[in-house]
Amino acid sequence: MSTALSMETNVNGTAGRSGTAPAVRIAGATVRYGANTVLDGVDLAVDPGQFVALVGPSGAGKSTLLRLINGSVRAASGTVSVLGTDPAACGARALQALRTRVGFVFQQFGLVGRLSAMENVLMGSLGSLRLPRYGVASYGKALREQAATHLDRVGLGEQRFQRCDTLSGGQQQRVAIARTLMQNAELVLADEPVASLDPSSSVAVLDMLKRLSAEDGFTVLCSLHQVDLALQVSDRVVAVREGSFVIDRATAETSEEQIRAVYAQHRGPSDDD
Ligand SMILES: Nc1ncnc2c1ncn2[C@@H]1O[C@H](COP(=O)(O)OP(=O)(O)OP(=O)(O)O)[C@@H](O)[C@H]1O
Repeated sequence: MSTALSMETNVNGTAGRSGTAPAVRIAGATVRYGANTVLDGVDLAVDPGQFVALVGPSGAGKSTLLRLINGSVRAASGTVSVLGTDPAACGARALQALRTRVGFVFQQFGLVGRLSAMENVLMGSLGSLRLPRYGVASYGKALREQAATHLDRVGLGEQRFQRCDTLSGGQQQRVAIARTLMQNAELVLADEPVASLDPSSSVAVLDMLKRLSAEDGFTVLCSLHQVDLALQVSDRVVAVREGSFVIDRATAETSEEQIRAVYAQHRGPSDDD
């Protein structure tokens, strides 16, 4: 488990697992969907252990950036390195191997609703297992104990055998986070993870992700529309507007007004009507 990995302190004072090489390094990356340029020559270097909030209006390119890092879309130009690997240069097997090191947390949780919290968390270990598993009992005792520990860490020890589709939204998102712990992810990409949650659950989930990232040293890139929460949990804010990074700064040096201005300057589709 991750605590067994060596922890180092990087230049930003955050604890990282894999030394000082950036967890993510993007240089001059342009992504297009047909004729539409969605990311326009962006640069980003994220230190291991950093918690980066991605903010910006709808359609700015935040999800596309996460998909670029995940290897789901390719850059038309520029370079991308994720945990030292270029996803676009990977064959299917190498991409799969990279994805076992990268956890994804979605707005809609991405859990199997009819399965228990425990089994969903155990599925985080599938990338490192050779054979498929069916049911909690098909995982070894050590894995089951790890999964139980991770559920305890996200405060769901008592709900471990409850079907996920009977859990609240906040609880389901905590199961999804526990699954990334089980995966031992070095990098967690969270795409609007609290967009479906009420305000107090949103704070609880993000605080938990922040605490676990600090404890275990994994890096987080998290897109958010809640400016106050972005400022509360992140080490660094990257504001995206029309495919460019218009703010990229330490959170401590960023004000709510500066971020809100990014949203205010946005021209939505209706502006042309
Ligand atoms: N698969 C696709 N094919 C074509 N265009 C796409 C595709 N995915 C996204 N786009 C377009 O790329 C642009 C950026 O979308 P993206 O989802 O990255 O924005 P976002 O900042 O994450 O928005 P939101 O905050 O609403 O999730 C939008 O104009 C969108 O319509």
